Amino acid sequence: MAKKYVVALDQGTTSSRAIIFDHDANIVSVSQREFPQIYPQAGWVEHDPMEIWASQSSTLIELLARSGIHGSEVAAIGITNQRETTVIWDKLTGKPVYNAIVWQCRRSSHICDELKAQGLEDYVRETTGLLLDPYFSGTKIKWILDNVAGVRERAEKGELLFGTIDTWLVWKLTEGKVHVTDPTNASRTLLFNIHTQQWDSKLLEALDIPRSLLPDIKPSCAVYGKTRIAGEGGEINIAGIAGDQQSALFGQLCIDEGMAKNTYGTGCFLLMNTGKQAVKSTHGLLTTVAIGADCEVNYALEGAVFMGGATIQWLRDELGLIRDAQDTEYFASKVEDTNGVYLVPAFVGLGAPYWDPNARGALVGLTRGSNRNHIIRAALEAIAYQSRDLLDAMAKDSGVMLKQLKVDGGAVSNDFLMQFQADITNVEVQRPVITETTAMGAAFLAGLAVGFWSSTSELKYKADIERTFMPSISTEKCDELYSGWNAAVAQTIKA
Ligand SMILES: Nc1ncnc2c1ncn2[C@@H]1O[C@H](COP(=O)(O)OP(=O)(O)O)[C@@H](O)[C@H]1O
Ligand SMILES: O=P(O)(O)OC[C@H](O)CO
Repeated sequence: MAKKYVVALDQGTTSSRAIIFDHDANIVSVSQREFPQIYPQAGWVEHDPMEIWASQSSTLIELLARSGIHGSEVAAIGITNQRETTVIWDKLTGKPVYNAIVWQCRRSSHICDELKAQGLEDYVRETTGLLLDPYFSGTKIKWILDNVAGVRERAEKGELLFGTIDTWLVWKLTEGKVHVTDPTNASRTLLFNIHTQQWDSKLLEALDIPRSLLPDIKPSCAVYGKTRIAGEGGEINIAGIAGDQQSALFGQLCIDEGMAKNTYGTGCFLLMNTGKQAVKSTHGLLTTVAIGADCEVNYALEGAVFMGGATIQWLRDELGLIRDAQDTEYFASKVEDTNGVYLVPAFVGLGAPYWDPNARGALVGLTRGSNRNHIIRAALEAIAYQSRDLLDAMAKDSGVMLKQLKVDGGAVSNDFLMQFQADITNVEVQRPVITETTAMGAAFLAGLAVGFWSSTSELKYKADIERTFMPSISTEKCDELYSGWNAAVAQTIKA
């Protein structure tokens, strides 16, 4: 049958989604399933890899069944995933030896301290582009090897395999035939030399991780294998893998140097394509692998804000100030400003550019006249201020003063937030027509790998802008507001 569609599997932190795109890159159908979060102790986060597989495979089957599309009409399946989350499984039985340790989990911070004590910080920075933080996979792997009975012995005998979620899904989809990852995911493991594009022997040794655990590294745009899962007797190509933030960068067609996107989900992830140059940050950003115009390896600077949309969830769930995230726009617009109130949502410490795990949240500038609307407005503004912090760090590291910022993620439907972002950063904020850019990136990679699309230039028109938010406040006003934010942040760091 004629190949009319491409499917993207978007395996996120809280849900698994499958989306069908047609040749015009229109969304034909979406299927989504949430799965349980496991919190065994304070600061620990796990997922059951089998729940991930069950939720992801069922969305794929449901998607095709519901839309009446036969597997033989699908040119390829692309995969995009929550990054860093770590799975180890038995290569014969396919059974995980432990739950997946999620990117948010802080349990391996003592291993990071040990590596720092060994003087490895600079080496890690230079080689991997990352920091010694439990966020990344390497210390999570070591934790499993050291703490789950019998696992190190089995790993040393070559019986086990490691993967980030892309690798785990491809392994399951190919019924245990293919053990692979791509450079964007590899660049989040702490084990990957981003300059040579190889696993790094010195870091494997420092973390005592057997090389036999590691997947092969193939380009982000390639055919990795085939799956029979939804083919009804036939097989579908698995082609195209990217970590979700790099996939969104590619989906927004930020494929040239100096182009940037910010994703406003639970956290905020700002990435700027720096072309062939791996720019080393001196302002707390990460250097990571991205995907360029010909799908070749590019680099990006990345900054992460831990509490983005999650700040709004906190207003709703802990303070009960709103019933729904979208109500924030209405309440924030009822007041002219926050009346000097700032909310610094350092609830789990501060990420880039501060990297202060001990900072804690603060609500400052309260007066008798402060009301609910001011606090709600301050929460939305905090998302934009944190993103401005990242943009400033990026300008200092890259020398590029952005004029335009492409945005995506759940919170970009908030017009107040988008306008304030434009005001406080003095950049044009461009919201695309299709905000499913993460899935679109994986679909593009898969379609390009099998010739469904010929080149990224064929896709350019798909990055249509729905609305541009223009900066509208004076420089003086902007500076005054931002210096208030800096003063508020300084208080949380001191505390
Ligand atoms: N209209 C809105 N205004 C502000 N925040 C919003 C709005 N809609 C959703 N959000 C926030 O966006 C987040 C959901 O976005 P999403 O991209 O689905 O996140 P993730 O992929 O990280 O789960 C939630 O944290 C929610 O609070
Ligand atoms: O699943 P998301 O969208 O919260 O993204 C998680 C990031 O990839 C973590 O690095």
